[in-house]
Amino acid sequence: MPVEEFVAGWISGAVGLVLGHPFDTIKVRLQTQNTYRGIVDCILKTYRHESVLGFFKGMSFPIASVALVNSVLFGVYSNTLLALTATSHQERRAQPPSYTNIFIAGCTGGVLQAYCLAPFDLIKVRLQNQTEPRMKIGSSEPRYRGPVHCAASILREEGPQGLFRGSWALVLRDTPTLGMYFVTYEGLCRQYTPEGQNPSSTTVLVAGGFAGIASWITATPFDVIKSRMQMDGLKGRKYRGMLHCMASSFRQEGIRVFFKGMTLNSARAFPVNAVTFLSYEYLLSLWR
Ligand SMILES: C[N+](C)(C)CCCC[C@H](N)C(=O)O
Repeated sequence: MPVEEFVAGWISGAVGLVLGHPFDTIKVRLQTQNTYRGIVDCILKTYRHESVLGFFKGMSFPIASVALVNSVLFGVYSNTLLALTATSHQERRAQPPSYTNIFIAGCTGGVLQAYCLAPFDLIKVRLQNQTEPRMKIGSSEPRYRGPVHCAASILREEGPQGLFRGSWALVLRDTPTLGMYFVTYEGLCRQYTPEGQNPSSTTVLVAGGFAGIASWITATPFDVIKSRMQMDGLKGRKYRGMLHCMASSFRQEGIRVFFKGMTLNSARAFPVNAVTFLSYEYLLSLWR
């Protein structure tokens, strides 16, 4: 089984992650806390109250986990395509796989990565939602001291299944949308590349950026539900399950609730996925 795709997926994921984390923190706060008037208000409050560090809360853990998650996504995607079409990464420009096969391979990568991502993502969301400023004498102590303390507290207070809270919503968020992610990427690359040639760096950047936007726009409704389910359980349980969470969010806040964080998801998606695909393709071309 070719392993290069796993390694390339890991490194490219890490580069993208750091770049996108501040957007991600603001998004998570807007989705789950009702105290902000909008994006700018949330940025200003976070900065005033917690300084630049506030935007990078909960990042160390995703950095560690992106190794696993992005390499599962790209590795499984590429190896599923290999199984479906009997073409390796190197041969795919000359013999392009069909969009159906690309979609199936993307969905397969999506399901598996969602399961690996679930506990890491939960811890990230819980830490991002702690608004206490760090290292200020006299300010109240945040509930979780860091990722390890957060994981241990959840295990103790909510049991092992607590770490997988929201994972159904996460699987629903990621499966079809990651199929679409690779279809958009390949489609745009093919459109702008003469037959048989490799896409230029600019094409890869633009195709990766738009693949990210397309997949995040469609993923946002389940992203909101996922984040809310993950925060549930912190102070007792408000939702009986995913459907209850959807229904009660809708009843209280209207249809708009499902689009919370969409602007930020899209703004973050372009640079993150542009560099993810560029470094992925670059690394694979090095090892060819
Ligand atoms: C499927 N969905 C859009 C939810 C996620 C796409 C993940 C791609 C990349 N790791 C990123 O964080 O943007």
